[in-house]
Amino acid sequence: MRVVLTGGGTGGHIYPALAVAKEVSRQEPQAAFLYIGSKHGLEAQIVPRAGIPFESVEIVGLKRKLTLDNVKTLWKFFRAVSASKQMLQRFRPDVVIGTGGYVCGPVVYAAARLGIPTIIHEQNVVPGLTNKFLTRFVDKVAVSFPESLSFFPRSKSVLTGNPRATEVMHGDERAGRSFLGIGGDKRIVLMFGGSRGAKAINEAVLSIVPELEQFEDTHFVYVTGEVHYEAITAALREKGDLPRNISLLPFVHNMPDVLAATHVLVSRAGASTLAEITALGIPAILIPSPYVTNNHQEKNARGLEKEGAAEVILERELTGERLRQSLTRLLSDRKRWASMREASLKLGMPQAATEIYRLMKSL
Ligand SMILES: CC(=O)N[C@H]1[C@@H](OP(=O)(O)OP(=O)(O)OC[C@H]2O[C@@H](n3ccc(=O)[nH]c3=O)[C@H](O)[C@@H]2O)O[C@H](CO)[C@@H](O)[C@@H]1O
Repeated sequence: MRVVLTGGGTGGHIYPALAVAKEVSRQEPQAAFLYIGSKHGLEAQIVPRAGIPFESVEIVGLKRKLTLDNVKTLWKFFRAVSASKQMLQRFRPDVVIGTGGYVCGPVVYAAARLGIPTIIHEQNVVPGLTNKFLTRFVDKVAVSFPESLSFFPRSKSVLTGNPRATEVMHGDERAGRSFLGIGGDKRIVLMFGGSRGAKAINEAVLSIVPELEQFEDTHFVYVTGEVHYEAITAALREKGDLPRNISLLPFVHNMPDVLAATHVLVSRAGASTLAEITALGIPAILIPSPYVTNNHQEKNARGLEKEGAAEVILERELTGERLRQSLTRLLSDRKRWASMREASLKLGMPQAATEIYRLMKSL
């Protein structure tokens, strides 16, 4: 199978596309891939690292209101469509799959115009702008939640789940611990603010760093996000030595292994992250980003909370103290942890990537 993948901006759109590529390679070792993204998105770094050929198109996001800027955007859109057509005609894919983010727009649209089978994958309960626009042109829409089915035509939509759920099932706990340099007897709490890091979470964690030393049997992996790393390192330096049970990292590139070793997660509520932790049954403290379309992260997070798989702290209520209390409750009550784990596993869809592979084959 020859596959063009597209999707980008943030990790939540890129990693699902790469997870599809991994599954297709598992099923068909001879499969060939091309990823078309934007030079300015995280995909420009993440995709070449994954060993997949990467080409870029120039694109900017559509605004919700019509302005003069949008006329320029439209012009850029059609220029990107024509660049995409050339790439597609050169690569000759059997199928094109888009996983959201602005860059999908011209690539998937161009593929549909050329008569190439197309799929889009929606990670969130509420569809993003680009996927909404693309719906009428594509052959199939793969969704992650049953509630999303109502947003798309019934003849096109299929409930598959998020392919990252499948990918993390292949993570290796021992590899994760050895990468982090943490012995087998310590519980691991992983803390990160989505793929780009989150200032509010960083500030809350920063304010309780000295107190985290009290959790003697626990190691905290504090991932700041690339852009925040220097500032956090400097702020921590002022506080003195970092407690020995904390590791500080700008980004984790082998998340499946690290998640396999994780006991509790503290993070934003991006849809891919939630698909990963429910596949593995990791109890979580979620702080949804309030800066996303239709407040969709809170909707994602409340879904887990309702089933007892996570605790939600809204950003406006977040303080270091509140986070410390939640951590203490979760780390000291094994029964509560176990019941959250069970609830989380019930929500997981670890077959997602295989379902998407089947859908690709059917086209
Ligand atoms: C601010 C914003 O627009 N957020 C959106 C974005 O979030 P974001 O990109 O943060 O998305 P997710 O939480 O869904 O996914 C993050 C992905 O990055 C990975 N990861 C994260 C940190 C790290 O150090 N290493 C690493 O590999 C995670 O394991 C996960 O696979 O896309 C999601 C999926 O459409 C949406 O639900 C989010 O609302």
